[in-house]
Amino acid sequence: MTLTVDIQRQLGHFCLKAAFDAPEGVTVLFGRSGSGKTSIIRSIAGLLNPDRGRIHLGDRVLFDSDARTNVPVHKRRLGYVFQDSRLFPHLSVRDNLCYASRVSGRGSRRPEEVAGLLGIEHLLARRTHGLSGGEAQRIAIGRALLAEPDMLLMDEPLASLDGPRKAEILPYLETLRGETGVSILYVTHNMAEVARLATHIVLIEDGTVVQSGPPERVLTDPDMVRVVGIRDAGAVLSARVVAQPDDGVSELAVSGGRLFLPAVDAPVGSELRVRILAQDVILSRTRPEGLSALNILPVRVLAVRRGEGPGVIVQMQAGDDLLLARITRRSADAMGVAEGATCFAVMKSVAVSQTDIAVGLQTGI
Ligand SMILES: Nc1ncnc2c1ncn2[C@@H]1O[C@H](COP(=O)(O)OP(=O)(O)OP(=O)(O)O)[C@@H](O)[C@H]1O
Repeated sequence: MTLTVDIQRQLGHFCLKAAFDAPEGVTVLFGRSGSGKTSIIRSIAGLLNPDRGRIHLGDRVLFDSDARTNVPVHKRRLGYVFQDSRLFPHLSVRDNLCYASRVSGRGSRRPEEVAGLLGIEHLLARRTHGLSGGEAQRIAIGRALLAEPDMLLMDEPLASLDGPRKAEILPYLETLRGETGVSILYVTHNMAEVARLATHIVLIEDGTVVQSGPPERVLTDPDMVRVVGIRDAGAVLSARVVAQPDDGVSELAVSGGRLFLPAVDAPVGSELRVRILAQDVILSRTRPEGLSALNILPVRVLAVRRGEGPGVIVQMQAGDDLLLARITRRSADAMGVAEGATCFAVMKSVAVSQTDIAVGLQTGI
């Protein structure tokens, strides 16, 4: 079910003027702090009224200023997961889970089924006191899911969790995407989450949409590096595990060749998505030899973007995939790295951490 948004709202000096589609899958709204993500998601939820515009979910109109339609929050059939879990301390985990479906009168799923999906079956009889942040957040997600919403709105659901708790919960979100089929609109300014979860990205800057589309394309657009941030700029590649030898270095097939990454926790044949940061890629005009780096992909330069500083962003084609490299302007000039040049992209295996690898995605390889 596609969500279509075209809204305007003045908030003090801030002007929100956003239009985008969120197709089936996980659409991530990404933008810097203060870019307007929460205001957009609150408008969709019905918690903030746009001055004008339209919001449609499938063939249902949720808001239309011309037609004076404004469906109340509880009738929008949306699930909402906030930064904090907002569980009821006087209820058991099971009663917390069932709360939203009981109030909405919707939902035919059993709590055990959803609890199984989120790895919280063993907590059902417990009170919420003493739960870890990650457990509490999984319960909040389960509660929203049990009401069988047409779409889940998740506003930085991992922002209040520390690194290990984030790492614990991300695989469950991946399962959710794959197994429930529920569409998700996910707000974050964490690029690792975007790279792992997004099937569609909407980039927001100063209250407007500056780019949207599949992550493979949007994240490798050199003009979007300013929105994504130079440290987070990078590519997302579809890959398949082809060998798991004893030395702990997994071999992955990507469209442009082979990648060798440390101990990828997935069996041979698994479809993965791998994030490769622009700052971890170096370029060579000739195939390097006698180098410790294991990953060398032949590439063709598509674009070179110069910024204010000493660095340039190089966009490259590697097989069917796009890659980004961040190198100095001095190197680019000395090497003759320009549009059309053929090069080799070199990446250290250990530059890709486990949090940069998403499991269970359908890819075309
Ligand atoms: N009620 C309001 N009155 C005035 N300004 C507001 C109001 N609500 C939001 N704003 C302003 O609108 C801008 C966008 O805020 P919003 O919370 O939507 O951004 P965000 O991208 O979600 O930020 P963050 O990632 O920090 O949560 C901010 O500059 C904020 O100060």
